[in-house]
Amino acid sequence: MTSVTVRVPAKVNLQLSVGPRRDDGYHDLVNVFHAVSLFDEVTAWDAPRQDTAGPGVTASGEAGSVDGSPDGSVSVAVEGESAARVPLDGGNLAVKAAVALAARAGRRPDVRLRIRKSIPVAGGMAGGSADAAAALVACDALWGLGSPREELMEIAAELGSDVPFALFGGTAVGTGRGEKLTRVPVAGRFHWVFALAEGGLSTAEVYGECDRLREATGEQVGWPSASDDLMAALAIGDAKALGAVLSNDLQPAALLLCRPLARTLAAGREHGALGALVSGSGPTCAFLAESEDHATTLATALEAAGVCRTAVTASGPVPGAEIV
Ligand SMILES: C[C@](O)(CO)[C@H](O)COP(=O)(O)OP(=O)(O)OC[C@H]1O[C@@H](n2ccc(N)nc2=O)[C@H](O)[C@@H]1O
Ligand SMILES: Nc1ncnc2c1ncn2[C@@H]1O[C@H](COP(=O)(O)OP(=O)(O)OP(=O)(O)O)[C@@H](O)[C@H]1O
Repeated sequence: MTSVTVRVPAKVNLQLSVGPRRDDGYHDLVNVFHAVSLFDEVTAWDAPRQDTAGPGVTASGEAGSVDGSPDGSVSVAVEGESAARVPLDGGNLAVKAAVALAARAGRRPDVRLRIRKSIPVAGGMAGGSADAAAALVACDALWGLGSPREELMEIAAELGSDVPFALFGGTAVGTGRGEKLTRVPVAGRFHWVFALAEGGLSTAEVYGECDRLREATGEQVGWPSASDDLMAALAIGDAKALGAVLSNDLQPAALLLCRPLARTLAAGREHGALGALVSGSGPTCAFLAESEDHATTLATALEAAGVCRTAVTASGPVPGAEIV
């Protein structure tokens, strides 16, 4: 095999309940992930060592090369949505994934990666995590490793809390840091609009702001649990009931760090969204629509209201990272 392409979805969090801060700096969560049809695509090519010195596999010219380990190297090129804001060095999560998989397999991480982005960068939709998951699947196939799923999930969890879900897909409850996943049964399909913002928000900063707010208000933080009403709405495919119970504990912090988002959420509600919330750590706002047609109308209305950079429609649940 000389190249493998993997398509990987974005996520929205239907319930993000944040428990107390742990000693390791992370928070225990009840994180109901939902994969939606907004996809990045990662292609991995065979790259013998002498071929990896020169990057530049895209027309956009946005490419970089990095020594993945003392005895191998990875090059990466990125194109599409906000590609200029994606690192082209060892900080790229897809590069980290290739290096981690090669180390686990005891081989050189010689590979050329190309990432086609549609998922907003630093948007709270786990775009970097998605690229890491896609790179794991692509390199595993390219190198003929046939790693068991559990092993890819383990490497994924080391790369980031959201990475395992990008492999898993569908709808799932994540506990621990969000990496321990249990599938949730869902009937039918839900239609969404995502309002993309101008800039991004740092996930660590949003968690930090959440801690600060809780401290300032003296809020008692309990142990989170999955909402029965949410599970019931998903099981019967009831969009109206789902819209009423969407929740995100990080939302107040994201709204403080990015004040215009309050107007974006209000505009979505005014135009009949069944539910409106900040996606994960933001700043993307997610709106649940009544139907595919309603999603299209809502996206147009949000753009016309000037409350976002752009609005895209998508539906879920969809599968996790898969070879195309
Ligand atoms: C907000 C979410 O996207 C919701 O799915 C995730 O919880 C964030 O997942 P992620 O971006 O993969 O996060 P990681 O790369 O693991 O961690 C980035 C930073 O977010 C904070 N973090 C993340 C996950 C978690 N359960 N508790 C945390 O406090 C920590 O400050 C951490 O240093
Ligand atoms: N392949 C990648 N795509 C996007 N960003 C990447 C990638 N690799 C590393 N990054 C870095 O990670 C940061 C966060 O990017 P990402 O798009 O994953 O944020 P996010 O969607 O808010 O994450 P999450 O929802 O998991 O908290 C970016 O600002 C960028 O510097």
